[in-house]
Amino acid sequence: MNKPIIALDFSSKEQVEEFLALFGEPLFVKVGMELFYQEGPELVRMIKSKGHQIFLDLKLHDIPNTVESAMRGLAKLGVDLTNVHAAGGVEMMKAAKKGLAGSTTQLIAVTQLTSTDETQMHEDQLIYVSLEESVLHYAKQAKRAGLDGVVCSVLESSAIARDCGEAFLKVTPGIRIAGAAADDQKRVATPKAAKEQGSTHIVVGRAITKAQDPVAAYSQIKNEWSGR
Ligand SMILES: O=C(O)c1cc(=O)[nH]c(=O)n1[C@@H]1O[C@H](COP(=O)(O)O)[C@@H](O)[C@H]1O
Repeated sequence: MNKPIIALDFSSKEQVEEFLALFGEPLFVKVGMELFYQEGPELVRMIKSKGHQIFLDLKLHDIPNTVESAMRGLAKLGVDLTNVHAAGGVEMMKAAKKGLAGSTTQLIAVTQLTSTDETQMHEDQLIYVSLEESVLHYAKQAKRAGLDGVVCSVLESSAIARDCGEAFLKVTPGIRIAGAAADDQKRVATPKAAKEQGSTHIVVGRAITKAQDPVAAYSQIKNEWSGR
């Protein structure tokens, strides 16, 4: 069972160092736009030097040439996982994979953000199939492009496993302890549901980083996710 991926949604290196110091073990952490735009590649190198696994979440979405070149640069960081937006299309996803060639970095595609519900998708994107159909379409496109998996919600995990295979990564944010506030997330689930629905990874931010005791929260979520 993969470790829960902790979203380091902080804006400074100092905050990250303070947070990581609470944990006396190697973690799987996510560096997203907020942190990367403030602290850049150097912070990724620092976290990697501490022995943590890294998901570099920059959701690349641009023309194929730009995405390939950007991924070629990011490949040098030696992160474990990184992502693009599936909405960029198959050609862009193939270019991203090409940019990562020779690296051990796994590549996944964001399907529909977990902050999107079906009504918003219809209104904002003029996509008139069901949200699940849209997510499944993007997942199949990502598989066709040779990617390792997708970012989706727990609600779509089992359908993606059915259509794209158990080994296809299903990295699911929108994780909340039962009864906790969803905040801006629209498609949420507990760690237990994620396990039951076949997610391969869970991504957890505020449930841990905003907890009174982040280490205790991480331990509770890790136990629930691993079925202990
Ligand atoms: O790619 C992501 O990590 C991502 C995709 C998605 O659809 N939804 C989503 O919430 N995320 C990220 O997952 C984390 C979720 O944060 P919390 O809602 O605080 O657990 C944030 O860092 C988001 O940027």
